[in-house]
Amino acid sequence: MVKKRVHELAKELNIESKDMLRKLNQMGINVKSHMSTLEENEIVRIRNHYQSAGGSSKITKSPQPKNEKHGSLKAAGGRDRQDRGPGLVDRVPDRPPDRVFTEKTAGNFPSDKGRGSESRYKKQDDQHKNNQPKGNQPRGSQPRNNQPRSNQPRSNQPRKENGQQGRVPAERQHAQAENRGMVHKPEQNRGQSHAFRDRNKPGDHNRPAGQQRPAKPFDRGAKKGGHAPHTDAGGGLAKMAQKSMPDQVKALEKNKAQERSKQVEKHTFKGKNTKDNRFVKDASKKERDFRNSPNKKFNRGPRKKTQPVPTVEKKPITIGETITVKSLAEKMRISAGEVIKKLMELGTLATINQEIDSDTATIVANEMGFEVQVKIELDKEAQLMMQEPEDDASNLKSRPPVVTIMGHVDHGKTSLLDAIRHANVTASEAGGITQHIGAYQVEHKGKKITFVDTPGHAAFTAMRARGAKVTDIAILVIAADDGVMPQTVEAINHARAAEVPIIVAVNKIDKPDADPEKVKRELTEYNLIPEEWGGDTIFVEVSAKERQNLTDLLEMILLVAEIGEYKANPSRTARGTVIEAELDKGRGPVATVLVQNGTLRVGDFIIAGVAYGKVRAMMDYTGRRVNKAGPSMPVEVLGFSAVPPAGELFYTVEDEKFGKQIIDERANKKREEELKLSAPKVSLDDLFNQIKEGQVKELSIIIKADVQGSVEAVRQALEQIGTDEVRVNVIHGGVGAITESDIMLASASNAIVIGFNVRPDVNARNAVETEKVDIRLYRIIYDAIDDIKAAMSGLLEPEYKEVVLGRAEVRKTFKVTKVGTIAGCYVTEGKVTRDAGVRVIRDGIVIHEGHLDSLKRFKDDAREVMQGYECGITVEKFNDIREGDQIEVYTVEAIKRELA
Ligand SMILES: Nc1nc2c(ncn2[C@@H]2O[C@H](COP(=O)(O)OP(=O)(O)OP(=O)(O)O)[C@@H](O)[C@H]2O)c(=O)[nH]1
Repeated sequence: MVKKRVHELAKELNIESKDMLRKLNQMGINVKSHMSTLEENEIVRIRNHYQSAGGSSKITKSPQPKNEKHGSLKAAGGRDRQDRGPGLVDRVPDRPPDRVFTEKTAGNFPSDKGRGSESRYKKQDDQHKNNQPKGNQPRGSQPRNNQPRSNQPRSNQPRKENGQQGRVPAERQHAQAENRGMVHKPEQNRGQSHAFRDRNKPGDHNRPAGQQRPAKPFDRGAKKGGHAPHTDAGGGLAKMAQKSMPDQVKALEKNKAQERSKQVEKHTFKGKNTKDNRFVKDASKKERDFRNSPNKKFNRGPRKKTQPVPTVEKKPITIGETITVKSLAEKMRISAGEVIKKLMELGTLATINQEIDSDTATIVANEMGFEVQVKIELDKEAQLMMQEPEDDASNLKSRPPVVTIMGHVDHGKTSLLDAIRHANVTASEAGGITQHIGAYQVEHKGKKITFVDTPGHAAFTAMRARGAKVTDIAILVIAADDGVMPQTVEAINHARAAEVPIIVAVNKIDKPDADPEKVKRELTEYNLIPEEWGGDTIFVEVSAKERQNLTDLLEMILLVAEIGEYKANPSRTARGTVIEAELDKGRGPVATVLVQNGTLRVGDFIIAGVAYGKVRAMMDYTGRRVNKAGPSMPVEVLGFSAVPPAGELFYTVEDEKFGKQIIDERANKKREEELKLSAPKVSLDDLFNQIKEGQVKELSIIIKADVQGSVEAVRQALEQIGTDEVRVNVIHGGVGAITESDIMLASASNAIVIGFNVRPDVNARNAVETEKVDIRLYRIIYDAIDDIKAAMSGLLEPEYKEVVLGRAEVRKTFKVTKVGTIAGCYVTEGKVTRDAGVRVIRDGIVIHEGHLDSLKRFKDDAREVMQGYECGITVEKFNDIREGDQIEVYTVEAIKRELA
């Protein structure tokens, strides 16, 4: 009998790998993951176990004792508390955005469930933190078993669902949701996670007790109480929603303040017939009775009778966050002149069409006897976010993983994609014509996998720059005859930045000079260590050309997906990301979209960026017309009004009018942004101002050079010049020309690119134009370091220093009507310049400080007069100038602070 890997044996026995792992651990067989090798005697033991238990299906079905369930939860992650080596589970990505958690009813769980899940994920988190390179030497465990794998066909019996699947520890869910800023918590905690809800919560510290719950729109989500969080397949949503929040919160505060003042007023001006007044009357009656009572102990004598203050009924008006003087006057039905007058009394000068803020308007209106209600209209985008349905955990269904293939040029990305697609097409859709739509699906063992087939690293950069995250798993293709190359490193950095698990496909193993072991050794430097060396990275050796081990690769993808538990809610309105789009002569704008949540249907009203439209028709990747597309399904959509940019998030909206309003609002915002966008992103020239505005204290840099030595030298030098105030973060370094991918990474990460003896290629140059990324090219490393130092000095507050430019002596004065006193001077030192500041010094005492008014040489105006020359000077707002006075000319300069 031969040795086997856990997943092979699991396959043979027709049980889930994770169940097998659990059982092995229970049996004391020490295995780390599904890739671990089992010895012959162990195989016999486990076979006997399953046979004696009456067949695999029974085993997987059999009820488990409580602690076993607990164990299986751990095993689902591939690790037990005691036996926790590096394993696949540690690569499992952060829970995909569209996954949510809702506590299952207590009856379904053993009592220690919570603790079990907590410990499992806590461990994972710890392991993530500790997942540092363990040295370049492969860790010595068993060498890889090169014996052929078992080809035993897998039983066709359907796999038993693991009862634990779908259970997700709350702590992890919450932590991840919080990280993405899309927190929705189980009912009892819900309010605490959301700025709006926080404020709306009864008993909230921010609202006085008894105050009304303001601003309905914010309650939307909360009303659907008990629902699980809505999914966040595109991280941008959360950001958008968060962006719009502070204003709304301010508005609420404003309303609350008004409510408060209203309450105060109600008590101050007590109306005749109001309840409050009755209460006051009663109170004063009681007070009188008390004073007149025989018990005079506390009676301090007759008091002045308080006269009830007449009620001033204020007429209500409603305004927005700002209002023009004219509109305010119209609302109060008085002339604009009166409003302007009132504003002037309050010290504000405003014209009839000028906008004033709601605070000023409130004061004016109150003065004029009006009660102001400020109503802040939620912008349409915020309303759209509010309308996003929340997904109940019970509606979440598994969805296919979305995979992107990355790697160095010519390492076989396209060949691998084609091989997978072709194999699949011929297998399942004989005769079907595949067409390129930027993404496609394959089916393996009844499970679908979506491949995003975008050139370069667009799936990670262009999309990430727009806040979209489409990829669940990255396949890193490396040619076995070539090894790790610059773009391989780039791909690793991209995948890591996007926080997705990496599966390494060592390609071209058919070649005679293929050396997969070398690839593995090289990758250890980048902390991608194969499982057989004690690491947690899946390596699959493939040949795209010979179509070797492609099914192994697909299986590994499914395995990672199984552990990643990617889910979405197919029974809701669709949203997702535009993968590609173009203008087709015959069909108009055609967009390939990836549905990330919900189901997209023909006839849906869809919006993406500033493009909108009714879905006229949809085609899948084979070109077949489809009426609907569920989660993770890529489809070509016809019906858009314009070509939406790749990476744009799309939504379906039920109300067409509302959809168009959003588009209008976006178009306006886009125009405004375009005006602002003439400035580059981070730029060395303007680094100080940019960082001051954005409160950023980190300078991200991408280094490209002709040789690796330069990259390292610059990286080290730059990382040393950071200070407490400014940190330098080299996010990527590589050898070769500056590519489009570098620019996109810089754009997505707001970094600058510096190059040594390299130039940007054509695509990079074009990308620089559109992405507004700052590129700096140098021949000498020291120049770069000096430049960066200088720019970073700008990050530090400048100091101001006075610089004396020169001195002049007043030799004669002339009085000229309408001009004043002209001082005939002789420049004794330096120079006198026209725009400088001056001091008039008499007997060593400064008698005036101000500015030069005019500077003349004979009758002509002069910009500057040098030492040894005569000139005529008048000083602004100063005529008491006399013969013998000294005029000191100075300027104030900002001195940039240098880094130590
Ligand atoms: N022998 C062998 N050749 C392969 C294999 N896979 C790809 N190739 C060859 O390698 C070359 C590059 O393959 P591509 O698929 O174009 O590589 P790529 O990474 O997509 O290249 P770019 O799109 O230029 O980045 C082609 O000539 C392929 O035929 C393989 O498994 N074995």
